[in-house]
Amino acid sequence: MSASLPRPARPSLGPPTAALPALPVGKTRKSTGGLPTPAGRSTPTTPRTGLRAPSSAFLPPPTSPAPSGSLTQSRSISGLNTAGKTIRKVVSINSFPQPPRGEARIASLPPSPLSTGISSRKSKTPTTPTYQFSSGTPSLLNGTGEGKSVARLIGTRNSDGLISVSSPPQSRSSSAQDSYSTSATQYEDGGEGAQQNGTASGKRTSKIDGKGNVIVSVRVRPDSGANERPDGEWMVDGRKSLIAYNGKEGGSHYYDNVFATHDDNSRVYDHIAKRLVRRVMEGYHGTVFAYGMTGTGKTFSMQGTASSPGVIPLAITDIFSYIRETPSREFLLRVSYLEIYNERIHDLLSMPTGNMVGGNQAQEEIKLREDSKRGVYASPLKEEIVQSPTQLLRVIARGDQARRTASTQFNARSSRSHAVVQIVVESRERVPGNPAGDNKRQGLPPGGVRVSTLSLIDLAGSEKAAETKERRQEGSHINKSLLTLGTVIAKLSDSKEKDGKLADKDGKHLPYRDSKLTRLLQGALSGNSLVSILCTIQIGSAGSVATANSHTTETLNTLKFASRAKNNIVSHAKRAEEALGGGGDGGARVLLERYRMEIVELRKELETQANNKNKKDVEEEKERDAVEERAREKEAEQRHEEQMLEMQLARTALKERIDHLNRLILSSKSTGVNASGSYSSLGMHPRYSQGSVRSSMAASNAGRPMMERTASMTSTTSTIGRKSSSHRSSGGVEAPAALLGDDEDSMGEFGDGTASLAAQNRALQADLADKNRYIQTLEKRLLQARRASSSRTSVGLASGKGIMVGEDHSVSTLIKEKDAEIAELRARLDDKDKMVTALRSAARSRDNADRVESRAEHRISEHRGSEHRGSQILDSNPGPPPATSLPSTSLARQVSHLRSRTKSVDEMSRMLDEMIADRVETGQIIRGTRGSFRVAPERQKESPAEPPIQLQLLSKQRTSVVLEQQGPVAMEA
Ligand SMILES: Nc1ncnc2c1ncn2[C@@H]1O[C@H](COP(=O)(O)OP(=O)(O)OP(=O)(O)O)[C@@H](O)[C@H]1O
Repeated sequence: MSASLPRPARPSLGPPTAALPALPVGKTRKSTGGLPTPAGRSTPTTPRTGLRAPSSAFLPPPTSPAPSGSLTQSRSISGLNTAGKTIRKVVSINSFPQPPRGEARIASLPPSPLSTGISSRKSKTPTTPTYQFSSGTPSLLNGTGEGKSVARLIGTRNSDGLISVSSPPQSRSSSAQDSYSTSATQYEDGGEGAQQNGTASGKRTSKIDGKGNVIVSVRVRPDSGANERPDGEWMVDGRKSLIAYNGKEGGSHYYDNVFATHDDNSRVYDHIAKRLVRRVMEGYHGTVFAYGMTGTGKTFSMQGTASSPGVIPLAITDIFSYIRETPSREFLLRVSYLEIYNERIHDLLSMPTGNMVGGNQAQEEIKLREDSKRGVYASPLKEEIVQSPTQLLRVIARGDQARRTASTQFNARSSRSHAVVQIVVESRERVPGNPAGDNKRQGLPPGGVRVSTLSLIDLAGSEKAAETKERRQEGSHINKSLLTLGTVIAKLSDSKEKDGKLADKDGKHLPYRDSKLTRLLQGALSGNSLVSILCTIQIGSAGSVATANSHTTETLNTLKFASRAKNNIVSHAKRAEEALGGGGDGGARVLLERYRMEIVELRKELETQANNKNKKDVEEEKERDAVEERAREKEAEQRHEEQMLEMQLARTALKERIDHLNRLILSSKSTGVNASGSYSSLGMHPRYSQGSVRSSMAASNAGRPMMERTASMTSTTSTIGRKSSSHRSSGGVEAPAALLGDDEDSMGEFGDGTASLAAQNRALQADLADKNRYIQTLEKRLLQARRASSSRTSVGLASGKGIMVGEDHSVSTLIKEKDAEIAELRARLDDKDKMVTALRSAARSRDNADRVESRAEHRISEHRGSEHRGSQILDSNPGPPPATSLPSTSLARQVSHLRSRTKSVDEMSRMLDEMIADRVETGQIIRGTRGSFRVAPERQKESPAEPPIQLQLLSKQRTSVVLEQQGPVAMEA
């Protein structure tokens, strides 16, 4: 619907140049001296310095209520109806609390287009309109409807009978610093108007305090029906904030704001909520709610559309603008969103989105609780912390999705519940120099945290008719709660009237508990909060199936509700106390401080963790390095050991070779090498023949030096025996001297048989030691080979590429070979031991014999010439000694000694024979066909640990001994 009055274009900064059409002045108007001109009430003289720079003429004393006498300085509209009653509207200079910092606050005003819009609108107030009140019109809603004065704007009436006047711009812009409780609107109508509003003019002044904190506005929704024709009974004057009904039970209603059909959401927000939102940011509680019949634009006003955002999104924008513009404080915002549907509270932020009409959600029941500090609150209720307008809008949009709506006769998407958005604002002064609040105590300013709440409520619409049972049930709950709200508001006034004092508003006598809505609004209605009520109406019943009469009745009821609210609700809102988060329920709520402390704690923890991690990393790295180093060292050590072992092996092998060669040389010197190259280690003694020992070095398969030794005893004829026979062939009987000489030659440096035996002993022992060393070496090699084999096996297994069978096989073969070799060597060792033992005993026997023999020989040599040596030798053979001479007797004795020595050798031989025979008997050895012996196979199996006896060697030794024995015997013969 278009305004009939020419309105200045919004961007215009100056007053309109063209004068508005003159208004016809009514009789009553004349009788009262006329209405004050708009210039007198507002803008032409108002400086354009911004929102907080009102004309000083509008500033009442900060703490005292505006006296009636001073009202002429305020915006006032006085009229006198036909009954002589004066209707006087006094616009509060300070409809909402002002910021304490005066100009500083002005400077910090957000550069919101909303605020500048206010300024610009303020400056473009039209010039004086002419008002004319119809004579004889009853004051306001006196119910008579006839002869009542209805303000009309003559000459600006629309063709459809409605008068649409722009709301007076910046009607609440005037403010006084630090004055928070002046009246917004004051009526001086001691007659009907006063009665209808339940207000006595005489007591009006006593109610001025606190009323300025309550704003009641009415918004008229444009009709949608094309054929809707207003009947001309309604008049809406936005400039005067007046709605008048000229019909039955009609009257004039003044409010803080009246928005005509063409007023958009931005304008509505500016006038009903902008300042309130700022006060909330400063620490006051604030409540804005929309009340009205279904389909009249409550949701449209609160939420708006994408192109025309409503109160909620604009408030959110302003909240964040304020935060941006206030660097001296830090803020924390949390939001909750609930609905009261069929007298049950639902958390819209905890519900799945979608239209849940009639649905049963398994949600924990939310109850209303009361706390001395928090007042009445719903619990448990999800609160989301938001950090940006977008995030906050998203949260609310999510709640909207979950809100119950349904199609009704009046509204295709009617809200079937009361929806309450609550934004809790926590703020705290920043400490200069410590913006991060690193230290717990340092981060806390002395004042602590201030908590305030902004409640934005979109009530469900009242309705008379409902088609379905469900709608009827919803409707009955809605209507009941709205009725209770109306009753409470009405009784607010009653209560005050009855007790006569403002303080008596503790709720005891008021039916707050009759509905969840009133219980939730208890704090706001009882004066703890700044309140702004937007009542929406639709003039005309276009688009409605309700009859025009019933529609009008509903509209009038809404207007009555608005009037009651305006007159009865008194707010003494105070800035919320700053709470220290030390404890208590209030403290526990202060999330800002808790989060700050948590942040500090977490930061510390993070730092500690980071330090620990660094330390741990360093330690781990060190440990890793140490382990690697140890592994490297171990590896190097192993390598070194292996190298040393190899070197040792090589050295041992070389040494053995050298020793062996040395022995060979010595043996060659001492014993002489026989024709076949064999030598007798026992050849020093004429009666012993010795098996030759052949040592050789051979390289192993692996290319490592391996000692391969074979020992064989070859049956050789004693050199002595051969020499003896040669002697015999040459001279029949060899002289003992020749024999001795030969012996000496053959014995080399040993010189005598004793020395020879000792040398043999030493040689054997050296050989034994060599063999021991060799065995040890072999054992070491064996161990090493086994270790290498197992590691190679494990590596082969671990690599998963198959086991290196071939290599292992060769290793195992090698091990077996080595085992066999060791066993053989052990056996040889044993044999050597035995031989050494036998030789030792033989050596002892022979020593005795030699001593005697040498003495005998000496004597014989004295008695006989050198030419008879051979015969002496013959004589020295056993036989009957010559009885004629003394030396012959002595010689005979010596010969007997020689015989005994031979006997001892025989004994040794016999001992060996017995040993062999014994073993043959016990089955340990088997006699071969050629006189050789071998170990019984089963015996080997039974006692593998028992060293095998080199029977062949023993046998050959024995044969050799026997052969040597035969020599002297033959000579004897
Ligand atoms: N001032 C307005 N300008 C244009 N359209 C409006 C205005 N107010 C309301 N409407 C439209 O009227 C319809 C009903 O409005 P809305 O849903 O806001 O009513 P309501 O009072 O919230 O109803 P209910 O109580 O059933 O939820 C919507 O389509 C809305 O766009």
